[in-house]
Amino acid sequence: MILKVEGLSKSFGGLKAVNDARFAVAEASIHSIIGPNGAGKTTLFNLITGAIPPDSGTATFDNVDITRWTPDRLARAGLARTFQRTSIFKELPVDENVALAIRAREGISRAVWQSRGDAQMVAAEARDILARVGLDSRANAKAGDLAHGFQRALDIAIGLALKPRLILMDEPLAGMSRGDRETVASLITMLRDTLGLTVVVVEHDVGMVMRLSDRITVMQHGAVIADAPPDEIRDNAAVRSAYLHGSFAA
Ligand SMILES: Nc1ncnc2c1ncn2[C@@H]1O[C@H](COP(=O)(O)OP(=O)(O)OP(=O)(O)O)[C@@H](O)[C@H]1O
Repeated sequence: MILKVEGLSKSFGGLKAVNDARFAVAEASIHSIIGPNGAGKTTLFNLITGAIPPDSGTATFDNVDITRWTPDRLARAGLARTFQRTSIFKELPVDENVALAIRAREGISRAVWQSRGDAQMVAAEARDILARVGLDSRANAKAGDLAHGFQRALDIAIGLALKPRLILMDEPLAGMSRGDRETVASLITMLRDTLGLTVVVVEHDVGMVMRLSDRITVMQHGAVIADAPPDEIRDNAAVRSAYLHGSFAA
């Protein structure tokens, strides 16, 4: 198990936003976290990625206790995160967005990366990464001009520049057209199948989650109410009841 969450809890005032959450994520799998609005999914992500400290419990990545690590330290250890709002620089070309992330990873200062050899190395790696996510033909386009689905692909490319082993994605399909959702879903599958990455996704599109995921953790009122492969989740009475007033349409 590449990621283990054991008893993570976080309260805001009297509200237990995450309450004794436990689950484990298998290496090279797509693992989704779903649940109705306010179930605690984003807070759980924030706890795992060091954005906020837990009250109690632990998270381990590759058997190393990463509880309370900073996001920077986690990224260097191979755990990356993409956000619901893209983190791209819209005024810059697509390839330059990826090049910036590579330079950040390498800690290459401006003086050094201006040397010709380094610039070529970074450009070559950026091209490789863009080819992986299907953006090679758009390398010179202004990032802000890309269609929504391709902007998300660029976000993923920026994540890949950190050479992660695990990527946590916060609602990667939010606000997208059907076509864009398919583009991003294929990309997520490619990350697992071609690159052997582990992908943990928080996502509201339950139909897509059912299709994509190897395993699904369901949260309600801060607690994990089910943790199983999609087929079992579909038939789970507690999950159906949690979604009774929501949009469980799978
Ligand atoms: N910083 C905060 N201060 C106070 N309450 C918070 C804070 N962050 C989250 N909460 C509360 O904790 C609960 C869980 O919120 P969280 O955003 O984690 O749920 P979620 O499952 O991600 O919801 P959604 O699907 O709507 O994004 C909610 O009741 C929310 O209002």
